[in-house]
Amino acid sequence: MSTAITLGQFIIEKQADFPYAKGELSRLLRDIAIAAKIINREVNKAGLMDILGNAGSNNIHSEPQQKLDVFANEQFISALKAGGECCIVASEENEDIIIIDPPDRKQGKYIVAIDPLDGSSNIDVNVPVGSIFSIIRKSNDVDPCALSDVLQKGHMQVAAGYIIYGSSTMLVYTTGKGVNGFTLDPSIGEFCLSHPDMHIPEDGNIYSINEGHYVNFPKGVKQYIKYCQEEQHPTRRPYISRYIGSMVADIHRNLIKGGIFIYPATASSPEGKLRLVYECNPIAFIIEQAGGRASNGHGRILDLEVSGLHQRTAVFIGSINMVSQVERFLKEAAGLASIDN
Ligand SMILES: O=P(O)(O)OC[C@H]1O[C@](O)(COP(=O)(O)O)[C@@H](O)[C@@H]1O
Ligand SMILES: [Mg+2]
Ligand SMILES: [Mg+2]
Repeated sequence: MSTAITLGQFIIEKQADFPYAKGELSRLLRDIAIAAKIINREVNKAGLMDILGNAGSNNIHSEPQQKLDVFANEQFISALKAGGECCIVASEENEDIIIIDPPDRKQGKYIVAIDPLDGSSNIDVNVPVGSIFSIIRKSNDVDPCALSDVLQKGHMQVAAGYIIYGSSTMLVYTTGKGVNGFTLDPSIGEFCLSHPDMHIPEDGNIYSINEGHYVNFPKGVKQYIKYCQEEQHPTRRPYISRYIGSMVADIHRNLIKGGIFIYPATASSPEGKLRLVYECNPIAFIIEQAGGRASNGHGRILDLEVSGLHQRTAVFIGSINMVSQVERFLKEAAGLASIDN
């Protein structure tokens, strides 16, 4: 029986860090954890349930929706509706925002953007998948909720996190005061503090990129991969290529061991593949809070203008020295600088 601090206890304890807090954000994080536990229950026995495979529908990205994508989306939306602290849900699985305006009580003041199930291509093959969430505050208390409330820059986030459904299930989150990880203890059904004050090493030797797209990569990215494969570096040798294909799982590994996760713009996806509002901004907030760097190759992800709910961006996220180095390769390739390794 675990005696660790539970997520609920930790959230209440940390509320003291926010003098004006009235508990709304704490309750919102609780609602997200409830949805995560229900999704975890289904993921854990997915093979036994009729929850594997295609849902027979496509999402806004013309990607086939997996049954678990739909199930996870429904769990988050209903938990956020029931909790009442959220006024808008923006989801990867819904083309438009969902406005929550309960008839019987005051509308919530937070916006939650979610990737309900991350790593969908790995669901049926029992490889770790995740969920990602980003929380921002409504831009003002006067105007009715609108899409513009969602399209705020990443540095406006008040909290962000992910859940990884792997050999154990963990919830990792930040409220802008460091990053903490909680492991779900099935015997008590609680997330318990297992990874306090997480920090990503400044340097690492793991690079995560889908090299299957190599021919379509920008020149600077190709040069960086070549560097990792060939160039002799006193401290980082050898580099290890690791790619799970679930962003949450690749990021989680690198957060603990050090490393860089790259999903660049390619000839086939000139904007990149991963979505800014509910994948890259929340992950960038976590990694920066853990001492890492999150870039689109030319600048900070969290400072990017947000013009669309499903906007995509190139991402270079991880150990600060590794991300700075690949940025130099990109600058060099664009003839803007010389590599002074
Ligand atoms: O198969 P690819 O092109 O490498 O893409 C894998 C990437 O796509 C994703 O699966 C996209 O996320 P979703 O599964 O939420 O759509 C990421 O988790 C992952 O990093
Ligand atoms: Mg995703
Ligand atoms: Mg998804």
